[in-house]
Amino acid sequence: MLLGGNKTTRKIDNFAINNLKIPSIVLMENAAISFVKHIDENEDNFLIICGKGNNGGDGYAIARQLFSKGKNVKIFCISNENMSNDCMINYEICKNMGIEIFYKIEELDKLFFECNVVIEGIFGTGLNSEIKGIYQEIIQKINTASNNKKVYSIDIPSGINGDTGEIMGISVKADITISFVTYKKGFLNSKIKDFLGKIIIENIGLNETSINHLLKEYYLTPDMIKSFRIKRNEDSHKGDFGKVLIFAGSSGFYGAGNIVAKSCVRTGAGLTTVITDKNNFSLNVFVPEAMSFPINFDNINENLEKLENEILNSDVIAIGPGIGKSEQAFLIFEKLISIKKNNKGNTIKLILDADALNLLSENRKLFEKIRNRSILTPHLVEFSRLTGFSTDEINKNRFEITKNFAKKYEIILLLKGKNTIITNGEELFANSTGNSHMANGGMGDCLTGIICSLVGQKYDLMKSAGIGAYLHGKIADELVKKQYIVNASHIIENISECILNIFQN
Ligand SMILES: NC(=O)C1=CN([C@@H]2O[C@H](COP(=O)(O)OP(=O)(O)OC[C@H]3O[C@@H](n4cnc5c(N)ncnc54)[C@H](O)[C@@H]3O)[C@@H](O)[C@H]2O)[C@@H](O)CC1
Ligand SMILES: Nc1ncnc2c1ncn2[C@@H]1O[C@H](COP(=O)(O)OP(=O)(O)O)[C@@H](O)[C@H]1O
Ligand SMILES: [K+]
Repeated sequence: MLLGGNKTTRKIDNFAINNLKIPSIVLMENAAISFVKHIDENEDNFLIICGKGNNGGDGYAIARQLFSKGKNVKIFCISNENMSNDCMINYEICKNMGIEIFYKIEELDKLFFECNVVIEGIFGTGLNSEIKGIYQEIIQKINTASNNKKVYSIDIPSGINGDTGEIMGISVKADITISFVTYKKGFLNSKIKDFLGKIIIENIGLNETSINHLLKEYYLTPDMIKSFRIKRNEDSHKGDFGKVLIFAGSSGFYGAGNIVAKSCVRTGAGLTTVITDKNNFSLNVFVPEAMSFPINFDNINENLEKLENEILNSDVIAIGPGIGKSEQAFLIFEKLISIKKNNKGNTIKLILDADALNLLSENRKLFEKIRNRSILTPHLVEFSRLTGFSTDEINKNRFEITKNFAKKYEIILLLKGKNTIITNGEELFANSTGNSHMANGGMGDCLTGIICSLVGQKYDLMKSAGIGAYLHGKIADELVKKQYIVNASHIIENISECILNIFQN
């Protein structure tokens, strides 16, 4: 699903009107028809509150649509001065059709009392400053009345900034928000969850393929993930699903390596090998399907030549969880990223997480070696170390900072957290799955394992990161329906079933 904001709405509008030659009034009509589809047939007694822009225009068009179905409809017009053209056209038709229109704020309380459903079209993507005066008063009244009425917002609850989700002084608290064409970036702001209610994204008569060249940002949906699927060939063998080399875990943190390896195996990689201390036997018990490449941490040099062969045999290498920042860890990390092509002549892909990112932050010349073949999966603090921006700065400007970083270093950046962001600097995915019940140690290791496995199975880097983040969060979302806490082990045991559900449903 396309992800957009205030500017992109105007861009799409302009393209539809100027290039596709769809008159703007037709777009408004389509929006109104799509909106009305979501209103329960049994509802009657509507109060529609309209501003003077196109959001208000949508409101008048919706009023007409409901009126023509024989519903009891009243309109509150906030202002009929300086209306947008299409708003004026629909306002005039409503008047001509004999729909009752009220103008005085003193009448509002009575109007609320008489209606069952409030539909508000005060501001949409055109809101451009703090709400004051009569607008503030009306929104306050809607929120007071909303205790026993169903409130629908057109496009965006009036008062929410479509780009940032900021509340511009005050906002309508909607039960249902029916938004057009794009999932608004502002909806990702978790602080306004209670203002949005249920979110529905509707079409206004534009086929996604005719407008998707205009924007390259997406909110991940099950349909998108399904469309990424690469079908498994009946004749395929384990060599077709990737040789994955993992460097994760060290004394005290072997669990991290085990989690990465098990997630990788369960996601379907052909062959998984873990570089681990020669004295670590836990891998074989925890993940019998994985192989180990034993390292003598007391004398790294003794292993480096053999390691080179292992690297040359790999399709993808995941590095980082639980490796620490010791000199030995650094030497192995440096070796693993030093060879670009494997012995089949293919580029060896890299997934860098946790300590690999910390090592990278402190040794920036290594960025040169990872260009055009890597996914970096930092959480907020790791990303702050990588960029030098504070966590607050990143939170305020996630889209721009992640895109700029990915573009500058020519990598895929996956910034973990609520609505994980994945970008290559041009295209961007915002994840729609995941929850706070999965915020516990080992979760990121599990994500790394899933993603490197998908890369091994020949999914491209953006899609691997997108499917991985979606799947990881989706499993947690399903599990919280029947348990309170979700750990990495729970995710691991449900990976395969969830992939089946997503790809085949
Ligand atoms: N492509 C699309 O997505 C379509 C969008 N449509 C609708 O068009 C809306 C955008 O319409 P507009 O651009 O006319 O904008 P809005 O209707 O959101 O609001 C703009 C009006 O409000 C005023 N205003 C802005 N901030 C204010 C404030 N703080 N206090 C008082 N007045 C303020 C402006 O001066 C202007 O008159 C969308 O939200 C959507 O509802 C539909 O008509 C169909 C097509
Ligand atoms: N509140 C949340 N909502 C959605 N996803 C979350 C939330 N908290 C954590 N996660 C997900 O859990 C994972 C945690 O990763 P990370 O912080 O690296 O954990 P660890 O280092 O302990 O393995 C990430 O994929 C993150 O997106
Ligand atoms: K609105």
